[in-house]
Amino acid sequence: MEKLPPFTPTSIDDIPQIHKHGVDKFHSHTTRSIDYRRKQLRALYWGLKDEEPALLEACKLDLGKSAYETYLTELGWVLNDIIFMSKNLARFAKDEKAEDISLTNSFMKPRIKKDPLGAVLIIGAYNFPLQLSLGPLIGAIAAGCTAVLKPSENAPNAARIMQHVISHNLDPEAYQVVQGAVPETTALLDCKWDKIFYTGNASVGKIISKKAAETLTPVALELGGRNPAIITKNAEPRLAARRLLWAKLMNVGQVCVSQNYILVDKEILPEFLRQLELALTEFQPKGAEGNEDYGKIATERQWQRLKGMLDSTTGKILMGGKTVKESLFFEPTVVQVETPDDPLLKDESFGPLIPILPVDDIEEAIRIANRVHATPLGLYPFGTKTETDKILSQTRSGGASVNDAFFHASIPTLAFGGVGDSGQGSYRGKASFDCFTHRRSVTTTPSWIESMLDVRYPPYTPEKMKKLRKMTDLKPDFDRQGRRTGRLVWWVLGLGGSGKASVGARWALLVAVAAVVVRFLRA
Ligand SMILES: NC(=O)c1ccc[n+]([C@@H]2O[C@H](COP(=O)([O-])OP(=O)(O)OC[C@H]3O[C@@H](n4cnc5c(N)ncnc54)[C@H](O)[C@@H]3O)[C@@H](O)[C@H]2O)c1
Ligand SMILES: CC1=C(/C=C/C(C)=C/C=C/C(C)=C/C=C/C=C(C)/C=C/C=C(C)/C=C/C=C(\C)C=O)C(C)(C)CCC1
Repeated sequence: MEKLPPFTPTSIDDIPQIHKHGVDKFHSHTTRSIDYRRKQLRALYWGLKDEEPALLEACKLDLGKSAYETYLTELGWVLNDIIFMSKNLARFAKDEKAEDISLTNSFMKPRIKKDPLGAVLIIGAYNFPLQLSLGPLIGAIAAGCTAVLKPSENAPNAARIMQHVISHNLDPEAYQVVQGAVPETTALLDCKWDKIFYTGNASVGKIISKKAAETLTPVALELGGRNPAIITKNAEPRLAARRLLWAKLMNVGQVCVSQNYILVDKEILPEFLRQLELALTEFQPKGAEGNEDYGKIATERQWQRLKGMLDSTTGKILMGGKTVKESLFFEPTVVQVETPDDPLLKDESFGPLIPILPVDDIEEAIRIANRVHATPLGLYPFGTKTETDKILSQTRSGGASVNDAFFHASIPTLAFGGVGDSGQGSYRGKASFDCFTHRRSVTTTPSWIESMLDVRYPPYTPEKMKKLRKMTDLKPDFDRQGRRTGRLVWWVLGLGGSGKASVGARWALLVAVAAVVVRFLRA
């Protein structure tokens, strides 16, 4: 890895020129060709493959991530994403026939063209430095955009290897990397982009949003959340304990979708805590410290923040609690808290803190979850179907996994994003293509239709108005009281059936029976 260049911030003076390159390249129209996009995606695949050992080592250095976890959640994930995108690109990019078009308008062949948005800026976060930077980049390339990637400076080794891969394998005019922190990102935000894709905390999300609003630039914001897990009295305690613990051991809990706190029905609390302890010894038989699979907190600043949270809780530490500043070690720490106002619930820990708040029942859990954060990124209800359905129907969140911790976010082709203040816009799978694509509505008016379109031209006459109404007015299927009307007619025409399949089958049967009867009568 020594042979690869070190992390070097980009000169701020160069940033306007880098931006211009991207814009000019987009206007050369080269990136629009499907063949070009596919070639870039495939080149990225092989570039990443070639640097697999360096990328695994980089994540180990930056986050103490085991090669297993880096492959599972980052490198293998991104490689598969490229293959998926390359295979499906032509299908995603194809014009779509417009839906819900009346017969009259169908002569104008309304369709949806998939246009690239243009030159885009992607700002990555440190916790999954490969996936959160390259995932959106794959979407941008697939959509036909040019892109500048600004990886997180808090995972500098991953950032420099990605820069090496991109600059040596992709079209350097179209895909560029800017390295740096706040000053470099601020200079990037001073340029006019066609979309900004940002992953990170909500405070910076607001800075990005405000800056983008000045030039009406669209943004995708992938932010954080205080995600609740809710365990009802009928949940399976062993399953819940193992699955939720997994979500806090991965990347040392530095996962945007991991649960921030757990609300547990008092009836099941003792057994849940017993299972949590059991799971902890099963997953880490020799403890967390010195465990090769358990990483570290990325930076001293983040470690201090987490330590501050732990020190400020009024709850009782039930498991863990050990921290070592020198190695940025933070033990998985279970804390039983007494109130939803505890700092461990009020703030996003983004680390291996596992606060547990006992609740009386499902209603109290829902009330607290909605109060702590009304629109988190994820929500994890454990219980019977009736219970989990009730929780889902009375809460909101970007995504949810029933009877699991962030399973929804570990499916690479499932659209992923927040809601409300946990984010806007989504990506992954086809959604990554759509995220950087403008769905351009296009019609083509044939010359022969001119005489029929005369109603649109002045002078406007009563005759034209009559014709216009005849051509365009829809008939209401509701009366002044808001009740459905005309149901009897449709019931008769549909032979008592509802839905295309059922009505079709009934008419087919009727015609067949009629044919047999006619034959019989003729014989
Ligand atoms: N929804 C998601 O997909 C997702 C994924 C990862 C992290 N997150 C959230 O992100 C947070 C943790 O990440 P972080 O923000 O600490 O990561 P970070 O420190 O890596 O910062 C993210 C990016 O913002 C840039 N940045 C920082 N300050 C800036 C400023 N003042 N102006 C412009 N850019 C600036 C950084 O350079 C970096 O590229 C958590 O809240 C987590 O939940 C969300
Ligand atoms: C194959 C058979 C079956 C099914 C097997 C199944 C369902 C296996 C599932 C394996 C799992 C759950 C693997 C877990 C993977 C986790 C991943 C990829 C996590 C990713 C995390 C990410 C991307 C985090 C993102 C974080 C973000 C965005 C913010 O910080 C059977 C059993 C059904 C039948 C036999 C065959």
